[in-house]
Formats: sequence, C-alpha cells, structure tokens
Amino acid sequence: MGLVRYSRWASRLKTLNSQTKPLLSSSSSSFSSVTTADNENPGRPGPPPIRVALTESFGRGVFATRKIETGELIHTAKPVLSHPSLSTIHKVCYFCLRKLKTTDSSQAQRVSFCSDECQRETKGFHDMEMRADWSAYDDYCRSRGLKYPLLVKRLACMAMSRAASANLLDILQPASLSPQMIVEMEEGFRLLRSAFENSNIIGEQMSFLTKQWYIGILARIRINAFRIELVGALYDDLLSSLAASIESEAAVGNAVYMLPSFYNHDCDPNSHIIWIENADARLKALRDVDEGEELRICYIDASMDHVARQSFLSQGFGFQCNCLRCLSGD
Ligand SMILES: C[S@@+](CC[C@H](N)C(=O)[O-])C[C@H]1O[C@@H](n2cnc3c(N)ncnc32)[C@H](O)[C@@H]1O
Repeated sequence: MGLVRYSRWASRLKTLNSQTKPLLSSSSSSFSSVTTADNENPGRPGPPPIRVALTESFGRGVFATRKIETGELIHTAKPVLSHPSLSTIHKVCYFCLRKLKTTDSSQAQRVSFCSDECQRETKGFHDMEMRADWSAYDDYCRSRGLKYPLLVKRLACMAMSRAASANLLDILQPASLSPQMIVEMEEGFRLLRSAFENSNIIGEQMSFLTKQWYIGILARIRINAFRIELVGALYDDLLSSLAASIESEAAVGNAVYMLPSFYNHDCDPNSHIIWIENADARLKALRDVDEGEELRICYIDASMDHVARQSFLSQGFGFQCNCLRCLSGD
C-alpha cells in the first residue's frame, strides 16, 4: 500500500452501515498504541472514533462512530512488524525507520538505532537475528527485488525470541496465491530455514517454521503491508490542507499494522495514512465524514487512469476495485 497522492472526487460514500454490529472495538487491547484526542476531554487521549464491522461487499471495514472533520487525526498506530528496505538499512533506525542523523561508514555492515529505547525494543529478536548468517537470504531478496521476505524473517526472529506470537498476523486477510507464486516462495522458505539451522537454532523454538507458515505469512503481508514513505514534520500541516498531493521521499521500509489493515481501498478516499518521521502511522480525514460512514484509504497512486489503477490493484493486491469512482468508469 502507498501514500495517497490525489483526491478530487466528491464523496458519495454516505452512511453505509451505521447499524452494523462491530466486529472489533477500536479500544480493544489488541490494538495497542491507537490513540486520538478526546473532544469532550481535550488533552486527554480517548478511544478513536471508529469501529471495525462487516461491509456489504468488501469483508471487514472501518466505520466512523461520530462525525469526523476534514484534517482530523483519526488515530495513530504503531507497526506490529517493520523492516527497513535493504537500500536504506544503514541510513534509518533498524526498529522505527527514522532517518539517522549521521551514518558511520566504518560501521557500514552494522545496523543502527535512533535511540536507546528503539534498541531496547528490539533486544530479544535482534539478538536472535545476529546469531544467523543472512547473506544468502538477503541476496535472494536483493537479486529478485523482494521486500516482504524481510518482514517474514523478522517475524520468525520475534516468534523465536517470544517477542511476538507466530500467529500474530492470523487475523488479517490473506491474498490468494497462484501455484507459481507458491513455488517461488519455497526458495525463500528453504533459505530462511537453513539460516536458522546453520546457526544451531533448533528444536521447539523452530517448530512453527513450516512451509505452510511461511507462505501464510507472506500471503497476509502481500495484502496488508504498507510501504513507508516519510514526509517530514514540516509537511504535517500542509498535508492536512493539500490532501497528500505532496511528493514524498522514497520508501524507507515496509511495515504491517493491525487496525490500518482493516481500512478498505477507494480510488477517491475520504481518509489517508501518512508517516511523518518514523514508522508510526497517522490516519487522517481528507474530508468531513459522517457518523456511520465507512473510512477508506487509497492503496495506490490515485492519479492513475482507470485501467492502470485496476491493473495495479489486481496484480499487487489481487482484487478488482469496485469503488464508486471505478464503477463510474473514471
Ligand atoms: C487490507 S484488506 C482490507 C480489509 C479487508 N476487507 C478485511 O476484511 O480484512 C484489503 C482487501 O479488502 C478487499 N477490498 C478492499 N477495498 C476494496 C475495493 N475497493 N474493492 C473490492 N475489494 C476491496 C479486498 O478483498 C482486498 O484484498
């Protein structure tokens, strides 16, 4: 998924499903780190004004539980899984993806952190990562231009060090995969497993690491991972008014979130997701949203024409877009 760069359609997605039964409450403990200002108690964070419920035709979606105003911060979210791109790995914090102020060329082979806090957060799984030789796995990703296997590697290390459950992503919708995609993933699985085996990590710690697990995680990451492009703090106010039409810098990495993964796509979205300085996501309203209206973001560059958008969504995410803009042929 990527930043929204374009939005011009008038909203017609009104009052969808205001009676729907919530599947997940936004204050649920499984969505730690989701915060917003409470209008009745200014200055005090309250539960965000959203709920996850079934939509009429796109599975689960996110709905406003009250009127939300243009530019309002709906909620923030911390990633449950993140990894820098291989090209930025020595330029950004290995945990939060914040750009590092200085990079020490004598330490070019080592990853760095922006703070002691980020280093502490990674302690368990980073120690596990350091025990194995990842050169063959990283070469496999680099030579094929793959980024998602890096997230699988990190989740595997988190699960082995008990920093996260191996089932962490089970709640997310998986992509349907073609037999050819599965064959291509098998090579990655073999390399991941042998990196652990060669570092003498064996037994119970590795019992979850089956081919089925590896493919299941990649299937979920394929639909739910976000490509992180940082816009920088100075852009925040501008973004509220210009609806994300500002070009951001190249991706610093990829990440998976829980609540943002339930936002459906629209080629004329009423909300968007942005990253200011690190992988902490901010979901903001692009226009006024009524209570009960579904909140949707744009997964791709909305300035593309109809054919290009459908092709991107079909090839990248495996679905045909049925938003109002596409249905109108625009
Ligand atoms: C990131 S998930 C969004 C949450 C998902 N609906 C769920 O139940 O978990 C993306 C998936 O939602 C569905 N979807 C989202 N936006 C859609 C759209 N505009 N048209 C058709 N299907 C859509 C597709 O199945 C897509 O693969």
